[in-house]
Amino acid sequence: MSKPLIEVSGLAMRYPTGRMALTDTSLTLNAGELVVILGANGCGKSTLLRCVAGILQPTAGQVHVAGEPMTALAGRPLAEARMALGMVFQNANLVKRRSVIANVLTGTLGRHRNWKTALGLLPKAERPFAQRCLEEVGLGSFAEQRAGTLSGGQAQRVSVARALAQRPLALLADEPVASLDPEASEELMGLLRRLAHEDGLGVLCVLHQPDLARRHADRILGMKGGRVQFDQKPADVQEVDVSSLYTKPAPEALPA
Ligand SMILES: Nc1ncnc2c1ncn2[C@@H]1O[C@H](COP(=O)(O)OP(=O)(O)OP(=O)(O)O)[C@@H](O)[C@H]1O
Repeated sequence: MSKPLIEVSGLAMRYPTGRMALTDTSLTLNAGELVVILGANGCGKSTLLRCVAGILQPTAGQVHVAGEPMTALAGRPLAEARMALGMVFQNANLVKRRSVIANVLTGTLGRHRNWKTALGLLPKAERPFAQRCLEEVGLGSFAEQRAGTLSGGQAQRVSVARALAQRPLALLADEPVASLDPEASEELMGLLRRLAHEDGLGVLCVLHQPDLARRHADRILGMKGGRVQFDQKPADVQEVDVSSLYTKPAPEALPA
């Protein structure tokens, strides 16, 4: 079997406030796989994603992305390694007054550092590729439309197209359906699953909807109190495993 795309081992994260957000967390993500992270508010899901993305430097442990030791990199090499990871957030964060295609083109900027992009000019040569990214998310005919006119579901799909314009190996999605209705949520999760299964991307996605996780994930990772509680195929995850993630631990069991 080939090496995992993302390997996280023994990750710990203590914020300057003293809050221990992650304790000895390990996981793997393979190319072509959609893994969903479930867990209650404050259990460390976003911290984990931000450590994987190289946005936060963990207190201990390692993150490898396509063999690159992210946690050992800094400056330009870290910025370049981070291009392998496309981020999708709770909100699409599009520039509303610009066209949809201009928003997608901003995803290519990291690959074009020159005086033109420093002045805010978008790389025109990337337009056909940006159009393909839009088609990939089913919005090819929306290229010239102003981003502010899109529905929430469409805007979120454009944010996926923007992440794809980075040419990433993996997508990290932090509650990407939080502001979407059930139909748009289903559609977005279907899109992420297709990008994994058909295009070979690795997708690591935080959700608060166990039912969506069961329908779309290849594996579900349950987190509680900054630790991974289980890492299993949806069919092997019992209802009691899921509900245990949302019951409060006794105060003495919480890390300091
Ligand atoms: N910048 C920060 N400084 C200090 N503590 C933080 C910071 N960010 C998060 N925390 C704390 O770390 C713990 C984990 O937070 P995190 O945001 O990773 O949880 P989460 O599982 O993503 O929560 P949610 O589901 O509410 O988004 C929480 O106790 C939180 O208060």
